[in-house]
Amino acid sequence: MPLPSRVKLVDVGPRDGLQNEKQMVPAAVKIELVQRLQNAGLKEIEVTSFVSPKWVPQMADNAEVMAGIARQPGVRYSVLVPNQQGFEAAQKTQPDEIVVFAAASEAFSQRNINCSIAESIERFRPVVAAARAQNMYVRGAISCAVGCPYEGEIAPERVAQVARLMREIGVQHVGVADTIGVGTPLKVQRALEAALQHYGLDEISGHFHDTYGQALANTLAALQLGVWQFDASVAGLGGCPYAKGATGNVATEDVVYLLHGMGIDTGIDLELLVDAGQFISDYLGRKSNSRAATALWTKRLN
Ligand SMILES: CC(C)(COP(=O)([O-])OP(=O)([O-])OC[C@H]1O[C@@H](n2cnc3c(N)ncnc32)[C@H](O)[C@@H]1OP(=O)([O-])[O-])[C@@H](O)C(=O)NCCC(=O)NCCSC(=O)C[C@@](C)(O)CC(=O)[O-]
Repeated sequence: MPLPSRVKLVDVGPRDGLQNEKQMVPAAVKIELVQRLQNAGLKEIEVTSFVSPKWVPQMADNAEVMAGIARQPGVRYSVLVPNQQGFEAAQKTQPDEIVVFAAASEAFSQRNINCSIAESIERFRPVVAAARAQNMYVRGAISCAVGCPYEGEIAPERVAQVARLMREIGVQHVGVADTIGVGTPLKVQRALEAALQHYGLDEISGHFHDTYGQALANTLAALQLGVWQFDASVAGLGGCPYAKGATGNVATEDVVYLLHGMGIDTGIDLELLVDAGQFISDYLGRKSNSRAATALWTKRLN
């Protein structure tokens, strides 16, 4: 399969990237981060989540952040929604897309959203129907698609099963998520192929964490299957609060560097993206997790 000539990246930094931060990041900083990402050419940004503030306090300012962003035409703004209550709050903020999130692991489903996989699908069913009735696009995330912090390795059949259930309730796109970054290229390809049994190549994305340093290799493996949509997080921010030890998503800057180096178009200005990553890293008081951003920043200083 020839590699795709263009790739769409969704920056999940404001949501996945920041949800696990111990220090509360003010809404104004999140809003500025979204602004910088869209200035850099990101066409889709996962802004926040409408989950319980008791479970994820960092996202408690969801409505404030959604109200504060300066929306640009051509940019899509998505939010995570775990249930009807979350959807009702989210819809008031007019996202373009919602993301419902299930897992290929029962244990992770319980820890993350306090219900079984089957129960989560039943919770999502009315949410998906309501969102689609309002012309919102509905993505689904399949967590632990390769490995789970509680159950270990996950068979591709379990990914296929969740993808099938998501398809049945009307979810339009699935993200195959290596939540704890244990995947290696062939395992990731098997997980993607499992989801591809129920979704087309235009309806699937890769969501890779970089805990074991495999995320770029996994991105290339996904490209080789024809997958052309990926989540990534500026400065490699992030981690899931219910996947202890898992580090952030693959850094958007690293993915852009990889893709541009291979002649694949992203529409993103890497230098402006590096600025966005530097902005949030400075705010958090630590170095960027992006190797490419660090190299480019150092080059600028010399
Ligand atoms: C799903 C629940 C809410 C179930 O949590 P629960 O405790 O079972 O919910 P409940 O329905 O029994 O309600 C309990 C309380 O929560 C409130 N509540 C209930 N729902 C909401 C809501 N939507 N927004 C605000 N409040 C809510 C509800 O009002 C009630 O409040 P109380 O009466 O006690 O004051 C909880 O488990 C939760 O919020 N989990 C979210 C965990 C999370 O955000 N994880 C990180 C995102 S997933 C991720 O990062 C993975 C991903 C997507 O990136 C892909 C990957 O890498 O794997």
